[in-house]
Amino acid sequence: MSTAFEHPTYNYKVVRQFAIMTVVWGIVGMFVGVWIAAQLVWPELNFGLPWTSFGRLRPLHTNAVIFAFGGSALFATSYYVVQRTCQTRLFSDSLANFTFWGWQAVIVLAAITLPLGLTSSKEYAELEWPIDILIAVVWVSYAVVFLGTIKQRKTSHIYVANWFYAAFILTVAVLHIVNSAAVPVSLTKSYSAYAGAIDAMAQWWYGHNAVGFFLTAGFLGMMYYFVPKQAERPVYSYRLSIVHFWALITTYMWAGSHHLHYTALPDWTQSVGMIMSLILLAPSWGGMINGMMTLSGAWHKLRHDPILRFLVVSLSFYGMSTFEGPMMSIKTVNALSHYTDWTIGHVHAGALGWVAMISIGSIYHLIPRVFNKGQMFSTNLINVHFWLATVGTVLYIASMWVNGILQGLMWRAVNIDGTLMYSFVEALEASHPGFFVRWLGGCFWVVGMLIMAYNVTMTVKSPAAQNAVAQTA
Ligand code: HEM
Ligand code: HEM
Ligand SMILES: [Cu+2]
Repeated sequence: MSTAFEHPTYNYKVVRQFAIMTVVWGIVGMFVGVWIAAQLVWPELNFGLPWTSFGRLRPLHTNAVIFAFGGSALFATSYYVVQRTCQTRLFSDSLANFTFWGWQAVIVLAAITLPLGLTSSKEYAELEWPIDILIAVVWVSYAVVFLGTIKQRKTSHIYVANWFYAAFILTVAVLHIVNSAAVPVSLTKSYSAYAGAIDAMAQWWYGHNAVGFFLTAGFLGMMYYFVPKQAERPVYSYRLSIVHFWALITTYMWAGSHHLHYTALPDWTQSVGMIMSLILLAPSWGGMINGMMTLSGAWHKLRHDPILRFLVVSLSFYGMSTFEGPMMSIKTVNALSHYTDWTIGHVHAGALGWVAMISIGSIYHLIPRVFNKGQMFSTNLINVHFWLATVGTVLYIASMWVNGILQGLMWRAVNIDGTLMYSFVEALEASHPGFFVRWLGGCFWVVGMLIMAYNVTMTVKSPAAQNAVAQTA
């Protein structure tokens, strides 16, 4: 990019690349989400083809939004934050460049193999073993670049955002390598190294901590940098941030068995998962409050600043989903919610409300800075995007609450003689209006993302700012 801005000390190129791909993969992943949401309303949209069937597109959606969209946002912001808070350039430009192209290669391979039906069948770890090896190599390189940069920092302490990013990077390496252990039988087929209930436990130790570290710790890193920056206020309590960090990472690890209530897992392991989940409310809310209270004395800024709105509303959805999660982990509540759309609503309260919103706010903050522009092309369009995203999320989760409770109650309703009151299809028919509302909410989201793409394109094309270096220092 010839017009792109080179900061004299920092590597902004890789930040720009990942930031742009965040928008691109956001659109792709959410479009596939809207498509599968539409398939649940109008099943003909399967087109009768194996490659476009719900079962194959669903993992494409989850991989695209979590690893392509969320992953690119995490790479972009972590590389940006670590350089600025350590006041040093990335440890290695070529290794950073490798993480960009390597990660894009993983995403393209996922987009090819999943519709072909090649899958390990482990949720959120569907990719087959050759791609898993590539992921491991890219991820270890990421750890080297990130931790190497921290090691050569010019500041005396390590800013708390970097603690969260580092925990996310290290933990995901361990999770991925342990959970993906498999015996290959061909280039495209392998069997898990674990069997039976142990395999299930490994899978949900991984799946739950993917939520805790991929979808939470890294984004808390974003919170600790971008909320204070955008609000122009220091973090509410540095001490609380340290307590938050250690409490969160120690508790998260033990809660995974809440995904396996009433299964062949030993009963006591289910209870441990439930209790640890209830405890998890405290560090989650501690962190959320630390982010929110950073706005003390700056609340009025919300009136004019849609980027700050994105960041703050993401924190409220984070608080909401981390209240809901512990409730759903209570065995008797889970007996109702499990297998229903309630889980799907909970997922997207976290995924859309928290993960996507904080990423989008952070990307709007950093785009003008890494492209050397004064500000985003249009603040009004950011505001429009904010409202589309907020209304879209509310439509999504409200419809899934209604559907979830309705399904849970219909499935368990029995007649006096003990026979089931409703057939499965009757519960499915009753879910139809909710499916439609969820699809509508998804459309709001995709339109918002297209507006973001336009706004970002116009910003990148606009003339360079005059006081370039001064404003990025
Ligand atoms: C204190 C925090 C949280 C707790 C205790 C918690 C707890 C739970 C529980 C009990 C389930 C339902 C398990 C089932 O019945 O199958 C669940 C599902 C899920 N949660 Fe959370 N949750 C928390 C926060 C979050 C956040 C912030 C996100 C997203 C960013 C999230 C993403 C998910 C996902 C993706 C699933 C579905 C997993 C699957 O079955 O595929 N959770 N969570
Ligand atoms: C336009 C926005 C989106 C729409 C319309 C959408 C739609 C859907 C649909 C229809 C499903 C399948 C539900 C089912 O099987 O009943 C799903 C699953 C899922 N989506 Fe999304 N999604 C969107 C955005 C996102 C984002 C941004 C993320 C993550 C950052 C995400 C993460 C997930 C996950 C983890 C699951 C699997 C949940 C589970 O197994 O419990 N989605 N989504
Ligand atoms: Cu979990």
